[in-house]
Amino acid sequence: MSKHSKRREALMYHAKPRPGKIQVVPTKKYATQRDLSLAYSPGVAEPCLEIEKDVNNVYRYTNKGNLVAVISNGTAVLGLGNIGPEASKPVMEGKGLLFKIFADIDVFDIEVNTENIDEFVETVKNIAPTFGGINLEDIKAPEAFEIERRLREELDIPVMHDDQHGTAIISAAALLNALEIAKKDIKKVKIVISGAGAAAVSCTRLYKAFGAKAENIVMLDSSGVIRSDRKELSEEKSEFATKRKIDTLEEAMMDADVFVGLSIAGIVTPEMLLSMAKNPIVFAMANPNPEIDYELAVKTREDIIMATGRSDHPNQVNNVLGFPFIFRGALDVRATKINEEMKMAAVKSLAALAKEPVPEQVHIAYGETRLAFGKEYIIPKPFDPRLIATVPPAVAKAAMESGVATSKITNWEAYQDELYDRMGSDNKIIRLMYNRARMDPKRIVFAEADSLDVLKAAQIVYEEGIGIPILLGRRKIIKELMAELEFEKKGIDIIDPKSDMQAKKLKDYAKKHWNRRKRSGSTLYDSERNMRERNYFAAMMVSEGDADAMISGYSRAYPSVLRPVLETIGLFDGVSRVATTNLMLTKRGPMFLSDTSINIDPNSHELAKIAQMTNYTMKLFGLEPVIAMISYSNFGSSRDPHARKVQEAVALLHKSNPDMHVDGELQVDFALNPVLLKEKFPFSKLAGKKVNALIFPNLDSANSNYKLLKELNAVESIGPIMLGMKKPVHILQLGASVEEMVNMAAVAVIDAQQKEMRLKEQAAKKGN
Ligand SMILES: NC(=O)C1=CN([C@@H]2O[C@H](COP(=O)(O)OP(=O)(O)OC[C@H]3O[C@@H](n4cnc5c(N)ncnc54)[C@H](OP(=O)(O)O)[C@@H]3O)[C@@H](O)[C@H]2O)C=CC1
Ligand SMILES: CC(=O)C(=O)O
Ligand SMILES: [Mg+2]
Repeated sequence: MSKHSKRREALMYHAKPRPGKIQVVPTKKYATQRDLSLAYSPGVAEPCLEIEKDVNNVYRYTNKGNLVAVISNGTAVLGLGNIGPEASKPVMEGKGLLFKIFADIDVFDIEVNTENIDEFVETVKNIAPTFGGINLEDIKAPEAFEIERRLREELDIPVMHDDQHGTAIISAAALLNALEIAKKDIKKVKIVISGAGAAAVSCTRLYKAFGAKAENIVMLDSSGVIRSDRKELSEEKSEFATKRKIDTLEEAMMDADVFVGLSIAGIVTPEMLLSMAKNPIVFAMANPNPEIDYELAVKTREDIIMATGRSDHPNQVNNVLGFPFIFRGALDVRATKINEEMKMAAVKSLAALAKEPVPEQVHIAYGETRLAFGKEYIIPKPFDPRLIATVPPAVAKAAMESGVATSKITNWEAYQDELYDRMGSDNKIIRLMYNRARMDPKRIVFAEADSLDVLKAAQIVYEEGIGIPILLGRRKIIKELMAELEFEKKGIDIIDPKSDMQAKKLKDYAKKHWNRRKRSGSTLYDSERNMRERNYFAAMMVSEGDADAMISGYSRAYPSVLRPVLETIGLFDGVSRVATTNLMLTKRGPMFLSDTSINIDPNSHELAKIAQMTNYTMKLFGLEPVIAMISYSNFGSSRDPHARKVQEAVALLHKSNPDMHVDGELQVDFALNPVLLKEKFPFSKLAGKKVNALIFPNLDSANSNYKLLKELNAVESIGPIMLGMKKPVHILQLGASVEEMVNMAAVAVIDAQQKEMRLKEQAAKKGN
């Protein structure tokens, strides 16, 4: 993507559909007069009076305990400098978004229009009763030091200047691990710190706490090396002044083991890197652009251990790994401070986590195959789902042991479960899907590419690297729409089955199609006529290997697409019927519903098969399937044939797939309530488990339920995902949205990857 379109995309992202990145959402019912009389006057007076009696009740009756203020005056916004309070707001909203998605902490971002220390401190103190914690952000040094010190002293809630301590914690964890890999001793290494501001000073203090020696450190600010003979040094800069007679970064870098950049972009040259000691460690952390570009640095020195603050390279050393989890731990024990013990605990838990085997989910999320502790993986990735269950408990424990916690956690296992439960998983699933698709993008034929929305979806698929679209439809219209969308055609094929250009292909496909169908009453003429229809042609492309997957159905009724596809491509070996599943992205996590589109009244064998195929597909998403076979009856409570059918399907599954987590027949409420299920049916294979798939007894119930969820709860749905086809073909619901089509394309690519892998495995087995 060009710089221009990246800029445009970033601006559009912030502007549409509603400006900004966060909003306030009520957490209580508000539908009726009765609700409102509780939410507001007169009911609201009751908690007010309880809090008046005992101020600690504010944690019981309000959101204070989960609300953090992200506060800035815009004087040191990323590495962009003093750009003012309004211009800092996108960053503060961004921090709010990160707090929410990584640690389920709510944030009000507050931009304060003053550079005066007293005014700033007074403002924060005056609004502090609202919040459970204060995250100071992007306030320049030296003011940031005094502001934080005073607020820490004067408030009884945790206050942390993120650029100081968040950065210090993350970079210390990364440094300890990088030193271990480079086999260097923190007590001996020569360290250059570029920058002497809020982040640099705090980071260097923490490195010293871990053993770095003052005499081995050289710090630089915008005037050069901070020497002890320099005049008018601030208190903080004096703390790191060197006695060495050097003035420039070039001189400082000679034979240095470690470079830490917390200053501005582009000040480190390849020559400087070349002058460093063996196995140099370089953390170029200025944002958005580092002190030296990642690619240039690794090209310059093979033995380098390189990190930046950015997410688009290995080793992102950025405080995003810290602040959500540190505040989570602090809030959960109602800590009055974030002290040294809590910071040390966070460093150690982060450093240790990087040495653990990396879960498959993280590989998928980052499009990696084998992340392992080493030069390119010195610190966990921000989307690592283990962070939430690792760092907050370490921080909370340290707060309790160091005496700053005002409430206690006793059951750590239950606390970990609670932390995992806090994390919604809808975005995660989509991210996992896109990344898995990107690992090996496949050619997808979009059979209705002359519709604007389909083409928009194809464009996103192409630009996101999810797949390589093949655009099928009327060439002239496709070209006009592409121009309108600024969809640049680079290596993308446009196929118009009715054009002269495709005449030879059409004849060839028709012949092959007829050869397969000639004993089913079809004539060559029928096949030729069929091939002029887009769904036949597209399906033949997939069947003949001219495309890897197909997406259609946007503008036609489901059966009219299903027929050509079944006729042309056929079923997977051992499958007698196709079925579909819908992935619903619900608040309680991903939920698969089957069969939502095809089998009207499946018998017990067919139901069992649908469950098996759903089980298989769920694994493609990196999920552990836990499947409930749904009925109006629970475990034999009805002898009616409808319930009996489901009971028989369960019996078949228990016999054929004893390892599958599947049981029933069950009513939906029991299936979705693990506590109730365990209490009433402790013998069930699902007791205590979180069900993530429901197999319905017939199409009436499955189809109605998925549509009901989608329409009434505005739950996002991916699907219907086809189960049981020989090749990846996915049929959209009539009028599907662009987003739904992109998601289906990602599913189609993953499906193609898996089918290819299966074929390779089968071929290898035959070869042996
Ligand atoms: N990756 C991460 O997680 C984080 C990265 N950062 C990045 O660190 C940088 C500094 O942030 P922060 O400490 O909050 O800001 P401050 O404004 O507090 O500090 C900036 C420092 O950079 C120094 N500086 C400016 N130009 C140069 C130069 N040419 N050579 C050496 N030093 C220079 C300034 O010198 P002087 O004192 O003379 O003005 C000052 O000491 C930003 O780029 C920010 O994005 C910050 C926090 C987290
Ligand atoms: C990451 C961050 O907080 C900064 O660059 O300021
Ligand atoms: Mg910052």
